[in-house]
Amino acid sequence: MVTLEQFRYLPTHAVRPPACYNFHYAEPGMVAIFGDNGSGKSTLAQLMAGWYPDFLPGEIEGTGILLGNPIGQLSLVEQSSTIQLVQQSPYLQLSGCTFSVEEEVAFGPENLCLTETEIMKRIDEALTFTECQPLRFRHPGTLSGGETQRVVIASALAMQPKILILDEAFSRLTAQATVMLLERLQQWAQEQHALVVLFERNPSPFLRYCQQAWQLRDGALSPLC
Ligand SMILES: Nc1ncnc2c1ncn2[C@@H]1O[C@H](COP(=O)(O)OP(=O)(O)OP(=O)(O)O)[C@@H](O)[C@H]1O
Repeated sequence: MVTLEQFRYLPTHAVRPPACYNFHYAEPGMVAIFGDNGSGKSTLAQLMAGWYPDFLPGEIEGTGILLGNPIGQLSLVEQSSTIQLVQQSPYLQLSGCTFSVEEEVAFGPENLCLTETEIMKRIDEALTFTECQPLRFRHPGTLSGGETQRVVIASALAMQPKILILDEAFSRLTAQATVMLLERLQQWAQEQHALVVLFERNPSPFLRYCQQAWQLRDGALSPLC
C-alpha cells in the first residue's frame, strides 16, 4: 500500500539535510512509526498522506508510491477518498462550516456524492465506532479537546479510507479511550483491508497493537520489530 525507496523530500528553504526514507508495507493492519520531537514524524505523515506538493512545497527524489500512485501525481482532493490523515491538533481539522457533529462527519462523504442513505450509514457507524453518538447534535465548537479528537477520527473513518494515518491523534484522549480505539482500529483495518499508520513519540501503549514498527531517528527509519 505504501512504498518509499531511497525517498527524499527536499523542502523549499530546508534548514537541514533531507531525510532518506525506506519503507514498505502492503498488508492490511496497523503499523507504527515512533520518533522524538522534531524527528520529522509529521512531515513523513504528510508525505504518506499525499500532501506533496499541494501543502509540502519543494522537491522529491527516489520512489514514493501510495496505493499504486506515485507521490505527487494525484491532488489532495483526488486522494481524500482513499487516504486520510488525522493530526495532533483536532481544532485545526474541523471544517469550521458545520453546526453539529453529525454535519461535521457528513462533510467528507457528502463531497463524494454518495446517496443520502449511504451517508447516514457512514455517519452512524463512525459515531458508534468512536463513542460519539451522544455528541451527535452538539456544535463542534463546544466540544472538549478529547471529544473533538474523537469527532475528527470519526470524520476520517466516514470516508472509508484504504490508508488511515494517525499523527499523535490520541494526544488528548484518556488511556482508556486510546486503548478502546486502538482495539477497534486494529479490527477495522482487517475488515476493511486498510492500513492504519500510527505516528507516535512513545511505543507504549501503541506497540502491542501493531504488526510492525519503525523508529525515525537522524532522518532514517529503522525497524523496531
Ligand atoms: N525530510 C525532511 N527534510 C528536511 N527537513 C525536514 C524533513 N522532515 C522534517 N523536516 C523539518 O524538521 C522539523 C521537524 O519536523 P516535524 O514537525 O515533521 O517533526 P515531528 O517529529 O512531527 O515533531 P513534533 O513531535 O515536535 O511535532 C521541521 O522544521 C521540518 O520542516
